[in-house]
Amino acid sequence: MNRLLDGPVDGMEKDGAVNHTVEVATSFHDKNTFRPTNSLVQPLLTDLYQITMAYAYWKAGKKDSFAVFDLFFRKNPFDGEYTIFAGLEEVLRYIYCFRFSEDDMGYIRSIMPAGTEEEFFQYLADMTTRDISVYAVPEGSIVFPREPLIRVEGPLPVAQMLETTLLTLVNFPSLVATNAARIRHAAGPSKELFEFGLRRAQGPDGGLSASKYVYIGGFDGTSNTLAGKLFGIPVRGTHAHSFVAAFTDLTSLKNKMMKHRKTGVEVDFVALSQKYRAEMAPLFQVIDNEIDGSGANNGELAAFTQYAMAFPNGFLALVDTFDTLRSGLLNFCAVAKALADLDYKAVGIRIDSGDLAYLSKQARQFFKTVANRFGLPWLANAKIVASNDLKEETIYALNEQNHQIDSFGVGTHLVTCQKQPALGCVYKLVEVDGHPRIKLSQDVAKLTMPGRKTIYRLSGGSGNEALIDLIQRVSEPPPEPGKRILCRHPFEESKRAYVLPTTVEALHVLYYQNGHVFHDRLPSMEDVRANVQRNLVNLRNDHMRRLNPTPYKVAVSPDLYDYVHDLWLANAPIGELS
Ligand SMILES: Nc1ncnc2c1ncn2[C@@H]1O[C@H](COP(=O)(O)OP(=O)(O)OP(=O)(O)O)[C@@H](O)[C@H]1O
Ligand SMILES: O=P(O)(O)OC[C@H]1O[C@H](OP(=O)(O)OP(=O)(O)O)[C@H](O)[C@@H]1O
Ligand SMILES: O=C(O)c1cccnc1
Ligand SMILES: [Mg+2]
Repeated sequence: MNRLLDGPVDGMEKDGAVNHTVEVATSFHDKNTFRPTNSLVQPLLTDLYQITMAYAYWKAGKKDSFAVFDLFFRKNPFDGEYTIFAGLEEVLRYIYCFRFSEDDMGYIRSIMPAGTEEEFFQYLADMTTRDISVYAVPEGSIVFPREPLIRVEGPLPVAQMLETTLLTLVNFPSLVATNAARIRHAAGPSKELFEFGLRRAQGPDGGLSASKYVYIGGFDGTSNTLAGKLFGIPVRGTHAHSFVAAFTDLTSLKNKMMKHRKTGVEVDFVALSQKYRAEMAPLFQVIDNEIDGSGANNGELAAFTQYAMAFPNGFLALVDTFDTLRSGLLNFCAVAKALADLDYKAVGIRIDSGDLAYLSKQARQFFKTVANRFGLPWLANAKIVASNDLKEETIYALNEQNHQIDSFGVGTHLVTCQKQPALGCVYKLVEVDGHPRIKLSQDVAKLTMPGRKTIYRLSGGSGNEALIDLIQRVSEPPPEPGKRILCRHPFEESKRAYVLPTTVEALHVLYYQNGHVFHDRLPSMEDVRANVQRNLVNLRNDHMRRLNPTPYKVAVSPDLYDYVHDLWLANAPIGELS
């Protein structure tokens, strides 16, 4: 069943989609179905070195060492100053189901060197995540560089083994959700945003993941029907240029008759549309001296009549196949008027080439003129959808030109994240058997922060303006609202500030322990989506602006500062000059 941009389709109420959402939401908490959406997400979807390290850890007697790993990124994407954290639920599904199959073990045996000890294979075959704990910030949180988004604790070889898969499950979802949130910010809250990217995505998983996570990031729907089925995301669509090109003239149409919605009286819908086109043609001259309507294409009119007859409640026409101003708009309005005679309201148009701001303004003016002359007041507000290589910057440019677009269809740039195709999340060891671990780097930004840490978001005002995020050691008492607290820059000694928070939000939540997923702590996808927009409202505008946004402050407690710097000094070799 096709879905048009206005939602309800003939014979199928919008409720269809709503019911579907409920179905997905209930199975969400069902443990038997709590497995990765993509069956490729399995223990072997990893880098070889995770398996070779597991052997070496095992041989080194470290299989029961207790390790802590942090998953974090170092720089916000898209020249921005915020990131949406996404992918957590799939991470938990993966961890929950983690187990090498017999078949996997056969393959691992075949790639490990001859002489690998037999007991290791038994150890790997028995490996589970039962002793792993997962703390994370909630999916849909706004997050910043160096914050531990996920903290994994447990036996060293097992926690290590999760690295690659966790990164692949977080990096693209967070990147594409952020991309979507940025486009939402550019378009504003009242515009409809649809994802049209499947055909250009990096393969099937790239496409499906993009559909899911751009919805979380603030899009309203997708053209990807599998995403609709699996996740309950509203599916929407118009039609392609090929549909218009498939019709050559009006005379060869097999079906021209259509019934009035209420009376059932049948009319020649094609002839009616032709009649109105002739009557409307001169109106165009009122708007543009050069255009008299004589350039309207008959194949296009034929296509529009046939689409309107198939979807009389959802007629939305792609008007740029031949010429938006000389043909498409006129043909659309003629069919819209013929539909109105039969008691149906046309939905609108899609423009997919040319100057989208100019054409949308011309279209709106023409709609208003026709609406006035033909007594169709709703036509003045017919929906104008724009597509064609749209990206964040284009939408800002269109805003400056006072466009008249209601809905944007965004594909390539959104799903491929063309401006920045990867988010650099990393997964680093920060503690083993109670000893803090640090990775040194010439580049201060690449230092890891050792030890078990947690994050607090300190807000001011009435608690609705995020001031600063504070990373502390888990062992420290949490900051308290109304109590002044010293926050330090993690690496620059002179940068410090006292903060008096009105609210303190602990960002880390325990999601998995002893083989148990805390399902009641996992929000539905709709809730995650709503949280993203709510969280963004609490972020100051200067952190979100397009050009040179102000970095949001991520600080460390004095205790963590000393801990990091002592360890740093203790581990940095002292050079000798001679
Ligand atoms: N008013 C506008 N301001 C800024 N950018 C725009 C405006 N209108 C369209 N664009 C963008 O400009 C680009 C135009 O693409 P392109 O040069 O391929 O032309 P086209 O209209 O697609 O032509 P064609 O008819 O060959 O498909 C697209 O990326 C589109 O999103
Ligand atoms: O431009 P995007 O943001 O990727 O949005 C999706 C594009 O996909 C369709 O084009 P189609 O595949 O028919 O080819 P086209 O690019 O030649 O229009 C549609 O008409 C959009 O232009
Ligand atoms: O439904 C549409 O208009 C659509 C779907 C995919 C790609 N481009 C457009
Ligand atoms: Mg196109």
